[in-house]
Amino acid sequence: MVIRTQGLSFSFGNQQVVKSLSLEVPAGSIYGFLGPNGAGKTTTIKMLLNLLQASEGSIQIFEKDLQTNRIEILKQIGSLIEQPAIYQHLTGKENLMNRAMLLQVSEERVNDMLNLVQLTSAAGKRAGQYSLGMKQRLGIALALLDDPKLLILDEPTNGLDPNGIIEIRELMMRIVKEGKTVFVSSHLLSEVEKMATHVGIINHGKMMFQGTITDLQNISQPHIYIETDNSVDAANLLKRNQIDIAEVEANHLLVPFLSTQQMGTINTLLVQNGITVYTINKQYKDLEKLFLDITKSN
Ligand SMILES: Nc1ncnc2c1ncn2[C@@H]1O[C@H](COP(=O)(O)OP(=O)(O)OP(=O)(O)O)[C@@H](O)[C@H]1O
Repeated sequence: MVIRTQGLSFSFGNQQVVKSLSLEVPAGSIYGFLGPNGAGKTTTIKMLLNLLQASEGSIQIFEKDLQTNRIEILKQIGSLIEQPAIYQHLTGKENLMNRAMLLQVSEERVNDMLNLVQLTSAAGKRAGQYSLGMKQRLGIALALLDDPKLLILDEPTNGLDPNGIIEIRELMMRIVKEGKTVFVSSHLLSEVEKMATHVGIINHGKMMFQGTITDLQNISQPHIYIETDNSVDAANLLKRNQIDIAEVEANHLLVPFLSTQQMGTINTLLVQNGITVYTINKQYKDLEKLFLDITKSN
């Protein structure tokens, strides 16, 4: 395991915000650390980066105790929490060169990182003029300069537009292909499901679920949401074709999602039988519904 915590707890005054958390983050994973706002994600991340001292419990990173191997461990972690520390009046490349000099990293590495985060063509532009997504990617490039084995990102897609979100997601996948481990927090289930290999879900500081993305999908299947001119006829038609129906309402029906192919088959089937399809899409459960599923399955 790249990260393993046992009984990790933290209190602000008498408010316990992290409760006996046991994280297990395997090497080479994209670990999605999921929880609603205020669940304790940032506090946990700060403990992993030794910015806060745990009230109780232990943290092992790279199979070593964080408290007794602090410097050695932290040297191999790149992180981005809250806003990236960027000089707005310097260009993207100058920001990286500045840090590269401190770390004694070559210009070649700077160029490679610009390439990895797809900022090569904007390298000469002032960082102050970058979009939020570009700033986040520059922040990630800064975190990667020293070639860390583990990258910890706190809500890197917060506030980004859909395009920016996709760029960050694709970037994480490229980073993992380079043999690194990525620990990334989010409050959006749909976001985590698209990129993570492993998931830990917390609520009120407590671990609700931890496992692979497949384990999670087994508990919480997404649905296909279908709006047609006649829900009842549509549902009957699908049932006659051995397709399960999860819910029928006057204006829509829900079918458990199996695959994108199945979605296409359903669409064709409905249209060919004279039913007008207004909407058909994959719908993820929100965190609240997922918590209910998890509680039921426990
Ligand atoms: N410095 C602080 N002093 C007192 N309470 C704090 C402090 N920082 C955070 N908290 C409280 O601790 C709890 C957990 O906060 P934390 O920031 O870890 O949650 P989070 O899951 O990261 O949420 P968000 O996504 O909103 O940042 C919240 O109830 C928050 O109000």
